[in-house]
Amino acid sequence: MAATSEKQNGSKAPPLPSPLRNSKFLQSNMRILISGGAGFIGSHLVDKLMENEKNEVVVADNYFTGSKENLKKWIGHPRFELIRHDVTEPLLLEVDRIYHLACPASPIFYKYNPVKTIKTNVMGTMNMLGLAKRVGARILLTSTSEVYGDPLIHPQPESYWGNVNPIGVRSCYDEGKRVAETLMFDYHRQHGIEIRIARIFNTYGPRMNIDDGRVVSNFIAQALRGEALTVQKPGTQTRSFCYVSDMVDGLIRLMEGNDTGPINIGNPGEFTMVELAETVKELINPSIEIKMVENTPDDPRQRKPDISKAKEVLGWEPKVKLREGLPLMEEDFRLRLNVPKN
Ligand SMILES: NC(=O)c1ccc[n+]([C@@H]2O[C@H](COP(=O)([O-])OP(=O)(O)OC[C@H]3O[C@@H](n4cnc5c(N)ncnc54)[C@H](O)[C@@H]3O)[C@@H](O)[C@H]2O)c1
Ligand SMILES: O=c1ccn([C@@H]2O[C@H](COP(=O)(O)OP(=O)(O)O[C@H]3OC[C@@H](O)[C@H](O)[C@H]3O)[C@@H](O)[C@H]2O)c(=O)[nH]1
Repeated sequence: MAATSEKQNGSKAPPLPSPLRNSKFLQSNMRILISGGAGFIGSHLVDKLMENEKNEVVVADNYFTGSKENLKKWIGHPRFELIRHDVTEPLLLEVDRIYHLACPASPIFYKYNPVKTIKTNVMGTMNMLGLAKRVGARILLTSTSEVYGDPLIHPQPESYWGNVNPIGVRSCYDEGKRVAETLMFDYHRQHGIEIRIARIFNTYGPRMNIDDGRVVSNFIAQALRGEALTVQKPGTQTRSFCYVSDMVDGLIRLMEGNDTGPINIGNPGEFTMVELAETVKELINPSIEIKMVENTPDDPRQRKPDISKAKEVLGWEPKVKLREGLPLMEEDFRLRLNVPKN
């Protein structure tokens, strides 16, 4: 699946924005919708976009895994609006850009209600694409490394079609995101919509839900609470961890660039879960134990992004190393768990 731009694959030019767009009565700010903007990555994206005084930001979120707490500094700001909305229902707003992030990211949460997860990925993405078509907005989808499933090619390039179980307990998310990507490209080819697709790899940082079950948040919360770090078997499985500020930078570059993607956005620094646990133990609490616990079905055994396309097309690569990012997340969790540094 080569990356394409609007001109290369012969698709129709995207529809022109409403003629009222540049009317002298309307301010020429960029109007940006972020679905799922009350979540971990979304709230950091809001922070970054709001730094630009030419941006107006609207967040639509159903607060399934996100929280108004993540956006409290922007509520009431004249260039910011927050609406409670479930993307499985249509939404009509005059916007110029849509960052479509609405989907639970933690495996525990996306497996909690699998039918809702796939509805969010399929119907939610259709509703966001329908909005983009109606108002001539450019739309970015936060897809995932999970579209590669349990990859047989390592590291994973965007041209790899993946190794995904269509009927497993993770399929609501893995296949849901694959269908979302399909819908993005079909709206692009059929209706000329301007699309951007980011394949996000494991991302961590402040504002992750403390008990959302993901490995970095679990290990840091366990270390601060003096609990054993729960390494899920075999412990030799690998992940690559990208700090949230690098992720946000990559998403904005992709949205404002000229390539549809898909483009991997992630940090190629690859670690086993045992190595991650040992690093958290060393950095946060050397006295804690590390214990092996059972894993869940279909857990990918390895994951590492090939980011050569992000470097070449976006001029992007991650800056924050794991050992630099973990202390920043520790500081956030200490505050929220009220565990002062001794
Ligand atoms: N964090 C990661 O490691 C990671 C990795 C790959 C992909 N992603 C993708 O990035 C996006 C953001 O992930 P995150 O880590 O911030 O997760 P998150 O769970 O913190 O944020 C998701 C947000 O979407 C909202 N949401 C969920 N379902 C919704 C619905 N039906 N209607 C409206 N809002 C809804 C949630 O309330 C939450 O605010 C997701 O699309 C996720 O699949 C994240
Ligand atoms: O307490 C834990 C939690 C998890 N793990 C292991 O850590 C690895 C990562 O698990 P996580 O739940 O953090 O995240 P996953 O890699 O499964 O999915 C993650 O990356 C892909 C994204 O699309 C998902 O949104 C994101 O959550 C798995 O191998 C898991 O078995 C532990 O060893 N201990």
